Amino acid sequence: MHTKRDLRQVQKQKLQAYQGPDRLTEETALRAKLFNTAQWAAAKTIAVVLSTPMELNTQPIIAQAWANGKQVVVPKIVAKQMQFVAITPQTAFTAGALNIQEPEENTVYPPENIDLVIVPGLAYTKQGGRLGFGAGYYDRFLSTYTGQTIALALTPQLLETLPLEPHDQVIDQVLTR
Ligand SMILES: Nc1nc2c(c(=O)[nH]1)N(C=O)[C@@H](CNc1ccc(C(=O)N[C@@H](CCC(=O)O)C(=O)O)cc1)CN2
Ligand SMILES: Nc1ncnc2c1ncn2[C@@H]1O[C@H](COP(=O)(O)OP(=O)(O)OP(=O)(O)O)[C@@H](O)[C@H]1O
Repeated sequence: MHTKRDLRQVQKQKLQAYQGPDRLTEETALRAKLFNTAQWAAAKTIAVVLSTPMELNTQPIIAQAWANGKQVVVPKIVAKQMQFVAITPQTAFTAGALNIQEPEENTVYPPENIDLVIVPGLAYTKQGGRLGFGAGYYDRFLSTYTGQTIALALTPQLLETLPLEPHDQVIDQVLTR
């Protein structure tokens, strides 16, 4: 009955334990795959999280986006809703829930102007199944989002199957090693 909750715990532990040179090599390879996708090349605005230590490091993705002249937007939780806010190298941040950095700025970036969402998660299947952190923020956001979605799956995040519910949103492309 608690399948999803139990799986989240297992996945968190696996991700936290996955450390060292293999992980760093894999992260670099996954980011390189992202930069080689047609969706990345075409995107003028990308949405990406400010990663926590257990997650794939997204700072190099943000740096590459800026170097390519792309707009970067990141999530901010306001009144239990996730919105995206544009960031620049000058943006000021403060820690929000789970110690995730959030821009102080509140101006909502229009979702219809986001070309590509890089979707965070604890586990994925190659078919685009996804298990998130359990708050439903991305499933709710993606239920009305019409642009492209991509996830970067580290080896411990890739599963053969996942318990999926009707509200779970399928990711267009899951990049794997
Ligand atoms: N780096 C990063 N940023 C992200 C996400 C993410 O997965 N990774 N998110 C992806 O969604 C959103 C934030 N997700 C959140 C998910 C849970 C809680 C939270 O407060 N959880 C509580 C209890 C939740 C509950 O079970 O009711 C906790 O863990 O203590 C906060 C933010 C937006 N930013
Ligand atoms: N489109 C939606 N509309 C209403 N509620 C939703 C929707 N999507 C998800 N939820 C609710 O959010 C909660 C968390 O969903 P779920 O267990 O799928 O989280 P998750 O896979 O970790 O998702 P996320 O990463 O998006 O937070 C559930 O209670 C679910 O009912």
